[in-house]
Amino acid sequence: MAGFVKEVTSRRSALEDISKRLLFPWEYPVRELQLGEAVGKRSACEIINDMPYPPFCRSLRDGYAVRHGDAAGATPGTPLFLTKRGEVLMGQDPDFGISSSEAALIPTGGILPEGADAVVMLEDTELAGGWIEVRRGVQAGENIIFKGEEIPQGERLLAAGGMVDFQTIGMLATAGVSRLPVIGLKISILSTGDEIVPVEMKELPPGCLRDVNGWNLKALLSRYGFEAEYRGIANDDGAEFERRFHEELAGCDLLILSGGSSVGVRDHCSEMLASLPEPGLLVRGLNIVPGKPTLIAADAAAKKLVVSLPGHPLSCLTVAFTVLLPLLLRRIGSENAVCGTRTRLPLSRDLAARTGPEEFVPCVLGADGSVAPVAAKSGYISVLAKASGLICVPEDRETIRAGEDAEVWLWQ
Ligand SMILES: Nc1nc2c(c(=O)[nH]1)N[C@H]1C(S)=C(S)[C@@H](COP(=O)(O)OP(=O)(O)OC[C@H]3O[C@@H](n4cnc5c(N)ncnc54)[C@H](O)[C@@H]3O)O[C@H]1N2
Ligand code: MOO
Repeated sequence: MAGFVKEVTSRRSALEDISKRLLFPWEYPVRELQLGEAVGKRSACEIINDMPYPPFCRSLRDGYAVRHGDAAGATPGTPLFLTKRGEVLMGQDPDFGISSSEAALIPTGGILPEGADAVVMLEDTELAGGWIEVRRGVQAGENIIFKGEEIPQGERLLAAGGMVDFQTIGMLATAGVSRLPVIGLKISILSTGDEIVPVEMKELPPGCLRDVNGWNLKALLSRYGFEAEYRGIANDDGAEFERRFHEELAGCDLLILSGGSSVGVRDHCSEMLASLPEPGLLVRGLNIVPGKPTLIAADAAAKKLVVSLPGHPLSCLTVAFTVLLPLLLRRIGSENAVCGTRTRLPLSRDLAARTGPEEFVPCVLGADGSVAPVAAKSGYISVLAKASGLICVPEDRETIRAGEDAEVWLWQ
């Protein structure tokens, strides 16, 4: 039988020791997807820009392409006069160049003619007889982007494990990446507990609650680029749980359980995890609050991981964010083993803490850049909807006073 957790491991050393012991990174299955389907997923390979961006020197304004020296010092009171050399048409390579004292009409996005190095905006010019009157001087490079200026050829657009999202997909599109391999790890989520019922159940039987953790975990993983399958709820019956555990593990690379990890006749998780082949159970309790009854196990030969999270929803989500995701990022060999942003921000009110465990406290980011800890119990659920992230209070810290900087792990 499981029993209370007595020996606990620090979160940091658990992550490091497991990564070393299991010789992370491990290979992962790969799925080839269309660019649009890859949104919110992680690239399985490094993506290199194979052509300079932009591919030609282009104008950022409607105006006249000029040599900047020819327009130097022009003002409305002391305009300069240039001759019109020609007109650049959108999507066409100009078949002429600009010589001294010449200008060419150019649309926003047009290819800059040879010899020109700046664009005077249309509103800073006037047609005066056969001349173009320039009423404002320009610097070299003004209102244009040079060929390869932003993304040189050969530059890395995305690291292996990097996310395809609103920040990166534009680069991939411009580089013509219409399909790409994404990390296709099979992740299954199984909630446990006889008192946990499916979301579809309208009338709750006494003592029962609808499954929260399964959905929280699925959404959290998806937010950070990992697709996970919600596999429902396993009941606490020993033999049936054992059957279900092995069935689920056979079908995935990472099995995430929640509930049933602390103590009691129904707490079969630690027994199941300990029964795995080499190395089996690696962590049986973490020195974090909330989240102490966390179990981590692996079957190295089969390259399978099992993480059993505490049942209380806030504890479950906290460990998923602070331990499970960093572990997963190490498993895939991501350069950045952090989800969201870790920073230091001043507290807007005192945060009572005790030395010993590492504590994670939900917090709300204020408009003034400070954070306020939110009082929450490990069984709370709605606090997540308000929180911007978690304050991390290290093992050796006691109460942090208002105005003092605290370590904050923001979701974003
Ligand atoms: N006497 C002690 N009691 C407890 C200890 C302890 O050291 N001594 N540890 C506490 C801590 S800390 C936690 S966290 C919980 C974790 O227990 P389990 O991981 O075994 O989880 P359960 O007992 O199955 O569930 C705890 C709680 O959460 C509810 N739950 C479980 N799964 C879900 C779900 N999918 N969705 C929504 N809610 C869920 C469950 O009904 C329980 O109320 O143990 C403390 N107890
Ligand atoms: O870990 Mo329990 O998660 O402290 O509530």
